[in-house]
Amino acid sequence: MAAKEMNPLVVDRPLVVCGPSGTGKSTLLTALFALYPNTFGFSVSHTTRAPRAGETNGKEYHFVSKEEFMSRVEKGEFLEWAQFGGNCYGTTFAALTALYPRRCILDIELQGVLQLRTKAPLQNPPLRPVFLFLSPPSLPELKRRLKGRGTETDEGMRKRLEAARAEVEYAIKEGHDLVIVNDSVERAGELLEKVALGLEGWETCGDKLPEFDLKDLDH
Ligand SMILES: Nc1ncnc2c1ncn2[C@@H]1O[C@H](COP(=O)(O)OP(=O)(O)OP(=O)(O)O)[C@@H](O)[C@H]1O
Repeated sequence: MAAKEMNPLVVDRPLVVCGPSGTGKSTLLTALFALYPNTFGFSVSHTTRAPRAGETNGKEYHFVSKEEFMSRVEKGEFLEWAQFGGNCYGTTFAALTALYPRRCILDIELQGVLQLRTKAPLQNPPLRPVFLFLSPPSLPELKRRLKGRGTETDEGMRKRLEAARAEVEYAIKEGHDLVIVNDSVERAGELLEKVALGLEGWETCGDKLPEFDLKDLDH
């Protein structure tokens, strides 16, 4: 496939890719980044956890103390942050701006999406993210993919399916700017390419959200 040009009107609009674990976000984004190596970027997050062997400050993460992290939180620097396993993780607005002229792609969970929705319009100038829901074709298929990946313990599966329920409920009730159903990697990948580059018609090229029966997520 020939590489296409990014629409300059969307470069400063972060593309927020959300959707349940196992939908195929990493699969599709890895393929997109391979096709367009210098066009997109993931922002570097801040964390209070200690660097692991081989990690470099400013590359995988900005490693900061708990004091510094909380002082940045108080100054309103984070577009989203959360605590996992005793450590804090978050994305600053500055980390997004630093990517320019690459378009920022954010792969974040529902809590982050909610924070970003509230905070983005209050920035000066206002930030205008595009919220994209990457949807599984069905919930039984989502379960199959998670199981098939073979990375989860029983407890991990339970947690992911619980989080998936919240993601899907939000998509049904509140909705996102766009939906892409990851049925085939090729078809979904082409749609993602169109949205990510902001090609003509990107705003209306999305799929309809499939009908879901949330009982299918019971473990
Ligand atoms: N269109 C597809 N058809 C069939 N299988 C797929 C498709 N897309 C992805 N998969 C498979 O589904 C599994 C989950 O995909 P992936 O790891 O990309 O999900 P993810 O949304 O990034 O999950 P997480 O949020 O947990 O990182 C993988 O084993 C992947 O190979």
